[in-house]
Amino acid sequence: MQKAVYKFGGASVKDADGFRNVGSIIKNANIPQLLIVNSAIADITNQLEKVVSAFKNDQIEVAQELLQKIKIFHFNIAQELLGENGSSLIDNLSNALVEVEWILEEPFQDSEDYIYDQIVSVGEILSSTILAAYLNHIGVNVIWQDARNYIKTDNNYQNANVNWSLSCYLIQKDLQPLLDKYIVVTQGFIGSSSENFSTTLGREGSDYSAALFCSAIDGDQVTIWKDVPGVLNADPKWFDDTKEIPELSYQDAIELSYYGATVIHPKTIKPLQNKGIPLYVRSFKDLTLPGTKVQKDQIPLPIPSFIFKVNQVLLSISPKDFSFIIEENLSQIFSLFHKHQVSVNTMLNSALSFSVSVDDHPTKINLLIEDLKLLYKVKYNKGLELVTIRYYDKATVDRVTVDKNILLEIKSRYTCQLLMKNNDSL
Ligand SMILES: Nc1ncnc2c1ncn2[C@@H]1O[C@H](COP(=O)(O)OP(=O)(O)O)[C@@H](O)[C@H]1O
Ligand SMILES: N[C@@H](CC(=O)OP(=O)(O)O)C(=O)O
Repeated sequence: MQKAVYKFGGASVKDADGFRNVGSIIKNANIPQLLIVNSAIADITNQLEKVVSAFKNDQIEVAQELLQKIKIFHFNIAQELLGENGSSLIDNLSNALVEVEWILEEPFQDSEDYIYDQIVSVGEILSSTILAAYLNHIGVNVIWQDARNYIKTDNNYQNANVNWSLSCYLIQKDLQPLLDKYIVVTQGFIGSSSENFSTTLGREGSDYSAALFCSAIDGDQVTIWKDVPGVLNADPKWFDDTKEIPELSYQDAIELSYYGATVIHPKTIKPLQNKGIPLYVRSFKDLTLPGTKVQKDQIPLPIPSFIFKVNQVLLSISPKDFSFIIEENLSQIFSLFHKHQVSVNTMLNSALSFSVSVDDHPTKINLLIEDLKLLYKVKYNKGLELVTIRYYDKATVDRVTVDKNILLEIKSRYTCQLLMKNNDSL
């Protein structure tokens, strides 16, 4: 019997019409066993992050006002979708928010990461509660399930690691049987620790959750429904002239998402690849489009694909005494990156210096630089762009480097990375 996981992210449920569209996709899916993984409504995770940051900065009233706005926003969508039949949905949404309201009444005394997860995880609960109620309203036989009862993690809050064997066991034991009777609606991005505190899997982690659920139920496919026709050879937010990629190997999908193609979360592919489950990336806006199929064949990408990251910082780190950079230095440098949770985008080593480019999170980067400066000379250059080209050719490199000054260039057989600054800003 065919089993599928459909993942609907924030963009697909950005307003009441979005929920209606998703409702119609699910109602017409005609798949005997269907599990829905839903993310928070577009931008709600960012809004909840602002609640956390106001709370942390002792601006309790600001935090409460922001939360109130989030509440009203969800109530309005519920009202628009269910009208007079929406009172129990409104009660459920209120109940989901009570715990956050309680947190805001206490002093900010636990670790920020812990508080973050307790507050931010509510976005997925609210959205999926609306989706399940709406599906029920339009006659779909649906059951809502709390992903925190299934996705068990360690307590590495904000970026929790999934305890796969336990999660798999719980999904197979308690969730899988429900699929015989219902379409199950659950959440992406969230899980819970062994003490049952909410955890999150890292921003944009719902695609990954969908892959985990599908692997556990031995599903036949995961479809992630996006606002683009499928995977394109570049982010259409940056480029007009993009081309669709009908088929993609797991390996290329991992490479593209790892380098920053945000259409698929980088952790999504591995669980699917392990079981040979295909991933479809399809448009929730136009169901006639075939989208992209990610599968095991080694089909090389038909065209060069490129990924842009702006707001990059290049750090050049060298020993204070002009000695060579040796393995001991590298291990010390990497442990400082690890301590400050700064991920490396590109790196290049020479005899006297080690150059690294990273995303510019000012607070983290400043603390990292302070720590590095205790041991090394550190120079840095901000406001850079990183372009990664998979299956690069000269024409594509020329095209992306017009009017740019290249500060760092790294090439392997299939991938070229260029760290650049606008000529006029040098
Ligand atoms: N190579 C790419 N192909 C298609 N979309 C891309 C690519 N790289 C980045 N994107 C971006 O991914 C977005 C869709 O993913 P995302 O925002 O994660 O959706 P959701 O949050 O709803 O799951 C697109 O709007 C597009 O801007
Ligand atoms: N809501 C979370 C998780 C997520 O994956 O969302 P989306 O599916 O909309 O990218 C976030 O914004 O990070």
